[in-house]
Amino acid sequence: MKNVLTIAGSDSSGGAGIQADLKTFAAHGVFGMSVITAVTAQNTQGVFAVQDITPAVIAKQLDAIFEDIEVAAVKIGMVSQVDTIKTIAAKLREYGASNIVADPVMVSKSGYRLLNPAAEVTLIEELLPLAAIVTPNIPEAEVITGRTITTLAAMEVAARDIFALGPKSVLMKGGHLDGDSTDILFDGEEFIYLPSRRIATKNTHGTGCTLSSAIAANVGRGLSMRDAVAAAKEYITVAIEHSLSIGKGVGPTNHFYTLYKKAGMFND
Ligand SMILES: Nc1ncnc2c1ncn2[C@@H]1O[C@H](COP(=O)(O)OP(=O)(O)OP(=O)(O)O)[C@@H](O)[C@H]1O
Ligand SMILES: Cc1ncc(CO)c(N)n1
Repeated sequence: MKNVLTIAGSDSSGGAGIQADLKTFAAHGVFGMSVITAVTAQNTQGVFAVQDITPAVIAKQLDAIFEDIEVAAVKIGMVSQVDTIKTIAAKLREYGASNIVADPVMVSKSGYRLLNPAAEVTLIEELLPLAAIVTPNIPEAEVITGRTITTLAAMEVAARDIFALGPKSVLMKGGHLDGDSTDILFDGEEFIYLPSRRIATKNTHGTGCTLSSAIAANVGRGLSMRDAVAAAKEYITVAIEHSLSIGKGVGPTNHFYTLYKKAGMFND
C-alpha cells in the first residue's frame, strides 16, 4: 500500500480540509497521514474560528512522518500564515518530498479568508516551485496572476502564467465559471480539457480538497499526472453527483458512493 500525506487544516464538519482528504485517500486505497496546520470551527454554513498550529509543531509533525515512513505523495491545502508556509517548504525540501499537489486554498466557499492575504506572495514563491501540480480555482488564479478570468481562453492564459512560476503542471478548475464545469490541465506542452456538465446542487463543500487529494492518491499509486488528473476528475464528478444534504448549508461531497454502492452498502 502507498502512503499519502495531507498537510492542511481541520474542518470540524468533516466536509473539507484534512477530513475530506483522509476520506478521499481511503476511497482510493492509499494509507492516509496528516499534518494539521490549523483547526477551524466550521460547518456547512460558515467558518467561525481558526486556531493556527505553531510552525514548531507543524515542523515536528513533518519530522515524525518523514523520519519514519515513506511518503508516496503529498497534498498541501490550507496553510494560513507566512511562517507556516516557510516551515512546510523548508521541510519538504529537506526531505526531498516528491509528487507534491499544491491546492492554493485562499478563501472558503462561505467567504472566510483561510490564507492571510499577507502570505499570498509567500505561497506563490515558496510552494508553487515545489509542486508537481498546482490546482487553483478561478478566484485563486486571479490573485496569483493579477488577471480577470471569465472564459476558457483566459483560463489557458492564466495556466501559462502560473506554470511560469515553477510548478511542473497546472490544473485550472472551472467550477466558478458559468456553464459547464470544465477544468484545464497544462503541463508545459499542451492544454488538456477535462469537461463535465454542471451538476445542479448546492452541496459542493470540499470539492477542491477532494479533487486535489484524489490527484495525490493517484500519483502516489504511480499514475502519470495526466491519468491521475483524469481519474480524479471522474471521482469528483461522482462525488458531487451524489453529494450529501448534511447540515443547513452547503453539504459535502460523497466519498462512499462509488465504493459502497457496488457492495450494496450505500442507500441514498
Ligand atoms: N456544480 C458542479 N458540477 C460539476 N462539477 C463541479 C461543480 N462545482 C465544481 N465542480 C468541479 O469540482 C472541482 C473543484 O472545483 P472548484 O472550482 O469548485 O474548486 P474550489 O473552489 O477550490 O473548491 P473549494 O471551495 O472546496 O476550495 C473541479 O473539478 C470543478 O470542475
Ligand atoms: C480547513 C479547510 N480547508 C480548505 C477549505 C476549502 O475551502 C475549507 N473550507 N476548510
